[in-house]
Amino acid sequence: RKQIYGFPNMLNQLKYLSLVLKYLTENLSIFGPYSIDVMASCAFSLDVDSINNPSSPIIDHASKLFRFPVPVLILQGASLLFPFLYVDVKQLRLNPGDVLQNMINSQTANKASKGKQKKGNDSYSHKPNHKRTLVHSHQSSLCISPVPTGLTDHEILSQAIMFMFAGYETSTTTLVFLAYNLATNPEVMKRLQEEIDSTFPDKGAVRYEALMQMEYLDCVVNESLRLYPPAARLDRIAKETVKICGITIQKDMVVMIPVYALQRDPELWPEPEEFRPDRFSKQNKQSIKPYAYMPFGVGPRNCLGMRFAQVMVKLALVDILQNYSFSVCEETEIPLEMDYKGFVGPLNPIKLKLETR
Ligand code: HEM
Repeated sequence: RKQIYGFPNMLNQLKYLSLVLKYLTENLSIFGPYSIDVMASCAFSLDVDSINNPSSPIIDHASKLFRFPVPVLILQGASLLFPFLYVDVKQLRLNPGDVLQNMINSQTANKASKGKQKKGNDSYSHKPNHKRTLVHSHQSSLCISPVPTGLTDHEILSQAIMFMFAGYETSTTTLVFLAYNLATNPEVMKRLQEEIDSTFPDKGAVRYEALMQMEYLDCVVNESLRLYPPAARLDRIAKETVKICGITIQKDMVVMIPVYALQRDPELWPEPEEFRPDRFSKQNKQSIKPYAYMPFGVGPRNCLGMRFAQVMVKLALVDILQNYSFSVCEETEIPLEMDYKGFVGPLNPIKLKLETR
């Protein structure tokens, strides 16, 4: 994760190039703020409330975390074809600390101005009783040594930034596609709403234990991630030379795993283009072939935030569907035109109708 700052190899650079371009071009207007709020709150203990404060400077600062000088990006991308263009950006100071400093400053300024206006109501500030936040620790350059992790401030900050980076857009696109799949499959949405209503009667508060035991909800989320896995492919570097099915993979060779294609392969998934959550029902999921379904990756380097993401996505979905239903409208694009750069996402913003129940 330290490598984040230094672009240690070309593969990482390419990942960054595509992620950053995608970030800059995408319109994540509804679910984006929710994900920003969750990630900023959990990684940095920042109470951003970007849904109600769309012009918050924190959003601007946070987005800068993922922006790098354009000429550097172009050179890094082009160096794949023209290696002489390769720039060792390890030497460049891409310092997210400055951005975070701004985030803290605007947070503090906001808190002060809000405090003057409205004493006691602290809706846009650090939660007063929180433990020392990661960012504050970084800001004051205190070593977080009481925690016997052996991590430096820099490493801890890198982790927090990585969570923000890895968790924001993936969770957002997951929610976007879930909404689209439900709007285009109203019978699935109806069944899901029945499960929600029976689990949390009278639009009751959503509880973690019950949420995580909702079987149909789990099937719906899994099926949506099958059709639209945010990471279209995974990559690994071979640790040693191996021969698999007659193909020799040399040591150090980069191997790409085409998750998107595998999850829509008709040999693995009958009628793969159809949204059928029952594929993941208790009885059916036993027959899913290993490695046919990998939206969170596999092995020791699979998604670190998988369970966190599942809670975040399920919670948002249940909360919305308790009160609203999604449906298509004239402007809904069916079928969707996909943008295959970077994370899997729609080329154009998805437009749906939201009706109160
Ligand atoms: C639905 C949302 C998400 C999806 C679909 C997703 C998917 C993935 C995938 C495919 C990988 C690569 C795994 C591999 O190579 O085997 C990954 C890595 C990672 N994810 Fe997620 N992710 C999501 C949300 C999150 C969240 C919310 C966080 C943080 C809280 C997070 C943190 C990470 C980290 C730190 C890694 C790198 C793990 C490593 O290299 O050891 N992800 N994620």
